[in-house]
Amino acid sequence: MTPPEPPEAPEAPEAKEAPDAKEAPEAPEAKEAPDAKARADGRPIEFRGLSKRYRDRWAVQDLSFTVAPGRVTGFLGPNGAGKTTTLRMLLGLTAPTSGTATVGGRPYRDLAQPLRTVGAMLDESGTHRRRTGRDHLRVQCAATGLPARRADEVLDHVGLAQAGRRRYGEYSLGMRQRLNLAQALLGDPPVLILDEPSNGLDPEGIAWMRALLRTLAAEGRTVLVSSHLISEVEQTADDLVIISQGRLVAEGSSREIAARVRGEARVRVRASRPAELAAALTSAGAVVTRPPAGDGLLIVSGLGTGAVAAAAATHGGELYELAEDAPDLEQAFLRLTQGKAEIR
Ligand SMILES: Nc1ncnc2c1ncn2[C@@H]1O[C@H](COP(=O)(O)OP(=O)(O)OP(=O)(O)O)[C@@H](O)[C@H]1O
Repeated sequence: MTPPEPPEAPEAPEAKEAPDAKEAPEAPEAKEAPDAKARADGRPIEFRGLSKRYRDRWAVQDLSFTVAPGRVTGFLGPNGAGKTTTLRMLLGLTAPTSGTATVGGRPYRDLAQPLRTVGAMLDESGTHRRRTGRDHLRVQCAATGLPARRADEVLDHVGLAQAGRRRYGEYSLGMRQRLNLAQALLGDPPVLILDEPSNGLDPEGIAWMRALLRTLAAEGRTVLVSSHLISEVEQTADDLVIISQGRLVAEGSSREIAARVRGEARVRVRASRPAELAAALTSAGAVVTRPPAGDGLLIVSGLGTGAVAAAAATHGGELYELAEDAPDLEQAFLRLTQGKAEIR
């Protein structure tokens, strides 16, 4: 569902080149504060048949999904799956080979106020090492027509109120991530796109980031956050979209997808009549493998322990072993993405 297009505030000038800030730049004072109403304006992000080919290989292939406002959506895939390429196409930084990526129905380049509509945190801030974090943000404010005080507000928001006065070159990776996030929040945008935002954060920072993402979504914003670890976004995200080798593998609610991934768990069962049990399990829809030196051991996928126990009680004779061969969530996620089966 596409919400009605909100009335656009008067266009703020967006300088192509940010002015250089040797001193703390004096941004033109508040042409207008970020629009508080923007909070309710989270707009859907839509990818339709999006593809990107680099020379001899497809980085992204025929990707279609929608990211809903008011929710955190986890965009997941192993390294090299095509997440960054997809986000770069959404932000107009890379041209698609075919297909579209839109925010509120418009390509990024057609947004009236892109920097106030979409806040992006990609791993390429282009920050000068000798410039303080605060000055970096003040330059962005000047370039975007935002009041200079907005830099201090977002620094405070991301826990860099003090560190903002230190040079960027002295920042830890976690501090850089926080500054990137501050930059994304600068225009109080209704849409946030964050590429691996937890990289470099310590456990406390990760917990803080998760809480912040939840708050941003609760305010009605559209929050798309990429990760290569399902455990990192499972708790935070309402929805998950999983890609592998540039293609969609799964999408749905976080709970449903995590259960599906966990459902990759297999059951180990050993009984005195393995052949009969294997036949019964297979006819019940399970996939059964029998390791050569397994002493009657069957590895069953597609059925839970309860169903396997019931089959064993009827067909297996004496039961010697029954256990869930529970993979860790990341292993199951990797198995799913390696399989590349489309399980929408
Ligand atoms: N500019 C480029 N030229 C050629 N190939 C590229 C380019 N950018 C990305 N690729 C290739 O496209 C594929 C997808 O890369 P991408 O960076 O989008 O994946 P990713 O899911 O973001 O991975 P990671 O988590 O490692 O950043 C990879 O095979 C990568 O090598």
